[in-house]
Amino acid sequence: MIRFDQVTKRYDSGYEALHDLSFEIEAGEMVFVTGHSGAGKSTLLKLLALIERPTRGSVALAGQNLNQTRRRGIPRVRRGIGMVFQDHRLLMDRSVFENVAMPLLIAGLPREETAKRVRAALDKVGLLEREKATPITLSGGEQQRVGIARAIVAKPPLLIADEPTGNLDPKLSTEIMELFAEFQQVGATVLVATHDLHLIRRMGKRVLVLDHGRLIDDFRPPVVGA
Ligand SMILES: Nc1ncnc2c1ncn2[C@@H]1O[C@H](COP(=O)(O)OP(=O)(O)OP(=O)(O)O)[C@@H](O)[C@H]1O
Repeated sequence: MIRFDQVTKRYDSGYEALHDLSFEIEAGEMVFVTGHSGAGKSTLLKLLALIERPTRGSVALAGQNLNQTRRRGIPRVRRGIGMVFQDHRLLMDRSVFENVAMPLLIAGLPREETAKRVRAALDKVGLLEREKATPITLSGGEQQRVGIARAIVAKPPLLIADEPTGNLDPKLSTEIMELFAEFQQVGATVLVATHDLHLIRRMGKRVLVLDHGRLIDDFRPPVVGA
């Protein structure tokens, strides 16, 4: 599903955020990416979403070498990816419902089906009651959950999330991770960048550890308390 082959990313500033990174993720896996602040986690996710391009090496997604994707091909690649970012990038002048509906509107889904799916996604993140609210009136954690609902609503084959539980308390963080795991159980590939080692330990999924842009570990912890 995902293949990084000797990927190096050097920003225009000259800073090398990723160095000679190689790994593979099978379709249907759920994987955490962790490491210190500045280790390169966000950069890794941005390469998959074609927000950034590698300086050397190649990134492949679903058998397609993304290095060969031209500008006009980018929306098609992104339609296959649900993205949750740290700054959830919600439209502040639209309702929660409209924000979550956006990917389905773009896909041209009929209105009734859209409403059904949006409510199912909001229900999953515990925000069904807030569908008419504007994001500005919600707490940081609630806004985060609207972003998550929007990422999963179109059921993309790949979900990538950058610190999706950053603003959430431990209970809610666990619930969100369980939601991601459910998403994996129905066949999606899930890649989550996080600092939260407790959460990683609890989930018992594969972990990639970055240190100054290098992959220093790739392991699966035993599940605790299972
Ligand atoms: N657009 C950019 N231009 C120059 N340097 C950048 C850019 N984006 C990121 N960097 C640098 O690349 C390094 C890796 O950043 P990245 O955001 O990938 O790390 P991260 O592991 O996600 O960190 P955090 O956990 O703090 O979000 C950092 O030192 C950062 O300052």
